[in-house]
Amino acid sequence: MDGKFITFEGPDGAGKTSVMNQVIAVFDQELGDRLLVTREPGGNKISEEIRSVILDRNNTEMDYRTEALLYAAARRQHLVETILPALKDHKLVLCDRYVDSSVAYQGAGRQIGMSQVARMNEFATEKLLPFKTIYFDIPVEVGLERIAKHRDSRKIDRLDVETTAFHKRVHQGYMKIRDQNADRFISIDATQPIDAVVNDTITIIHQIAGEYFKED
Ligand SMILES: Nc1ncnc2c1ncn2[C@@H]1O[C@H](COP(=O)(O)OP(=O)(O)OP(=O)(O)O)[C@@H](O)[C@H]1O
Ligand SMILES: Cc1cn([C@H]2C[C@H](O)[C@@H](COP(=O)(O)O)O2)c(=O)[nH]c1=O
Repeated sequence: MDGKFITFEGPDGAGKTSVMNQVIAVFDQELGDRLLVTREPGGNKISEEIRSVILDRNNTEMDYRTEALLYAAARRQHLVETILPALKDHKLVLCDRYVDSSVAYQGAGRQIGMSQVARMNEFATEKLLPFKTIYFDIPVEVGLERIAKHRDSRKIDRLDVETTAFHKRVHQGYMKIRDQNADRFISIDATQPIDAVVNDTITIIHQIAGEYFKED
């Protein structure tokens, strides 16, 4: 695989999407079509349709394993249709969430079991992991406060309205994944003002994907 695959992970409200939007604005000029910015669940028509089903707040009856399978199905389609072709095309791929989210949210948050969810996702991803994962480190309460504060301008989904206990289990799950993947994870202090988080993110991407920013 010739491109470089980098993921953004963290609890709800950590600021990943806001930071990514600002990072795109900077990198778009430098990289043009050598950059793909995408997200999970989503990133193409089928996966975005699956996203709507998963995140629809009216789908209160959804079983936890169904939820885990839907995330994995969206991921499979996203990988095959969107991520792999971009990597084949030597692109830098920045993806908002990937398999670590399933292991943290469904494995730990929903208490299905982290290893079970990881194994199920190996089927979906054929064990493809990111080159590096930028982890937006923030206490659960701060992330949830941000979401509550911006309730009017931000769509609240089925996962956002979960209990604090659920979000704390997700956070503990992430801490485990980070410890077990210390060579892949790079943490950013996401409690800083947004400009500082954006700067840290840009610095890290320059360090880990420096070849994309060299003059030809
Ligand atoms: N560094 C920051 N300081 C204060 N507020 C922030 C910061 N970063 C983002 N926010 C605000 O917090 C809210 C959540 O941010 P954002 O949607 O980017 O987080 P996220 O990590 O993508 O969350 P989710 O995964 O739940 O979608 C937004 O309303 C955003 O304006
Ligand atoms: C990929 C993935 C995501 N989730 C959760 C995490 C968030 O609460 C939502 C996605 O919304 P975002 O605003 O785009 O972050 O879904 C999950 O539970 N499992 C997953 O695999």
